[in-house]
Amino acid sequence: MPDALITVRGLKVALPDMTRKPLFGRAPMAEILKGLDFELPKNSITGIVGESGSGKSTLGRALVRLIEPSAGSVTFDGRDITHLSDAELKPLRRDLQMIFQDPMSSLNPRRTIGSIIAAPLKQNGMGDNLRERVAEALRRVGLPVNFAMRYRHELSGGQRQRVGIARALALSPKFVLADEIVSGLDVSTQAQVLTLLERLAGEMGLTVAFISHDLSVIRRLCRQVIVMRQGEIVEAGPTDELFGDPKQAYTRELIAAIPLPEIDPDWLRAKPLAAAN
Ligand SMILES: Nc1ncnc2c1ncn2[C@@H]1O[C@H](COP(=O)(O)OP(=O)(O)OP(=O)(O)O)[C@@H](O)[C@H]1O
Repeated sequence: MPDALITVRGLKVALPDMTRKPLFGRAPMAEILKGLDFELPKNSITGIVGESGSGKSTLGRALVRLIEPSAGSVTFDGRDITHLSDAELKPLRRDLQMIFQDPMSSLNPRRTIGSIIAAPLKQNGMGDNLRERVAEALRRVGLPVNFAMRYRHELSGGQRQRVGIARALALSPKFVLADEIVSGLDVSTQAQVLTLLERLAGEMGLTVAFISHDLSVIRRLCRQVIVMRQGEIVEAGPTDELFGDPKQAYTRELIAAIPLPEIDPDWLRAKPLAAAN
């Protein structure tokens, strides 16, 4: 097994079930994740796939410790982070970054793109040479440096998602959670954003958890795949094996039901960069 950046053992997450909250008193807890075991190997992209409500986003949030697991453990780079306090997590935040699904809602409309990218740098003690660091972050994602002066509404959807990537990668993290980052973008823009993520992940040696409902994208982009259903892992393994010889009926059904690709077919046919090297 390749060296793991993140190791998950017996991971459970329980959240208050608001649909069953009594008029008075607390809502009962609902178990969303029911004991997951897996590893995320260093310097690789792992796809997390499953039907809506299967727990993908909850898992992602537990990996970056935005929610605290109710049982089991999450080990990041050799350190057990399962129950660290906010203060203990603070120095690790830089290494655990996220790219959000909808940059429209995650980019503050009243701040310039430059100040949005600068904010986490300042919070993480990287406030020196700020102008140069922001320029470098923009260049890295293929945006002109003068975009630092612009505002969210002046950018296209693809440009906004590039800013989301620039912001997450400005801190040179070790781990990036990418949760449905291209849904909502048009077909050719999706391919451009994924090509960029793939290239930067390779260049920067990132470990990425890539959540998507689109199996054709996962197959093309990810080295290994985790298939989830109802808060459990149905099947996990190297992408080639999982698609070539799925062991579980549910995985076979998912693969058989892959709809026509929602993405640029040229991108799907292109060789993954990792394999091309
Ligand atoms: N804060 C919460 N409190 C209670 N239940 C929640 C909470 N967040 C999510 N859930 C429930 O947990 C289950 C898993 O949700 P989650 O968003 O992780 O799934 P998902 O696979 O990411 O779905 P989608 O693909 O639709 O985003 C769902 O049944 C959802 O209703």
